[in-house]
Amino acid sequence: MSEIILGKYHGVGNDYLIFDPKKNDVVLNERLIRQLCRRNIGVGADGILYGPVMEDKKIKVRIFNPDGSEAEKSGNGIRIFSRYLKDAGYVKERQYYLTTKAGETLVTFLDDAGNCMRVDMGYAVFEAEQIPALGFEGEVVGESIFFCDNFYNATCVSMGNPNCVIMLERVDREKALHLGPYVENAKYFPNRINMQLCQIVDEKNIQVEIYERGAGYTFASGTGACAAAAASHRLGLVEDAVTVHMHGGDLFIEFEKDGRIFMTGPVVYIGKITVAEQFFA
Ligand SMILES: N[C@@H](CCC[C@H](N)C(=O)O)C(=O)O
Repeated sequence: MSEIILGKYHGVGNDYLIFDPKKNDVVLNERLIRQLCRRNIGVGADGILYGPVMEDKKIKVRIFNPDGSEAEKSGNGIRIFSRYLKDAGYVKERQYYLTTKAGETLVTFLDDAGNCMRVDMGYAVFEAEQIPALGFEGEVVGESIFFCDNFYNATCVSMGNPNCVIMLERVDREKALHLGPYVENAKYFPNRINMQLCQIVDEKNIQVEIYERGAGYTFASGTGACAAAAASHRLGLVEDAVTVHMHGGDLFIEFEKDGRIFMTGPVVYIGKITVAEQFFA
């Protein structure tokens, strides 16, 4: 195996490695993903963005979790990969479409450097079948669901990927670490699920703690921020523009009249990493 060249970026503390197949002749498999994402004994990341992959003249990215599973969508991943495409000279336009497993997404760069982007995240879907969530009919909104030790007020949201938003009076990292593994792997969710603990601060602000499918506790999530804002909006608790505060920073979420969701947030370039050949020995 030869050395690997990676890019590393973060979006409000959600960090990703970029694996560009055009710059590497190594095959990215599940074992390698796990090795690279490991903190302390690997490079460390909340996931790997593999691309660009060109399909039918569309620019595609594949999103991998640190456990090697593949996700349909990632909000921070979309912004981060867009910044990479700009940095590497693949995209020069102010607006372009990026395809993930969940479909096409319109990305707008808000500055020349690609430090901040506004992303059309599509619509939140609450239908049990679309999450998928077993044992429920119709929409899963404000349901009392049993996890681990108690019943919780939960709303299930597909943002392209599955999310379960739990409304609490107060949220903190410890609660997310405690409840996360139970929710992620609960019997209701055959594809597992991402969890957001959500506290309403006021009609314009929510505080959210994240526990991601295949990744565990993360400092932030773009789809998670949209899901938490969408659940709060659907429950009538927030207005059409919401700042989602997370451990790693804030994302700004807007709802259009028809429910279409836009996410605005930053991306930071950390650097280029060369992984030594010996690392894989
Ligand atoms: N960090 C993400 C979500 C990444 C995928 C997620 N773990 C899943 O399996 O669906 C984001 O910013 O949206």
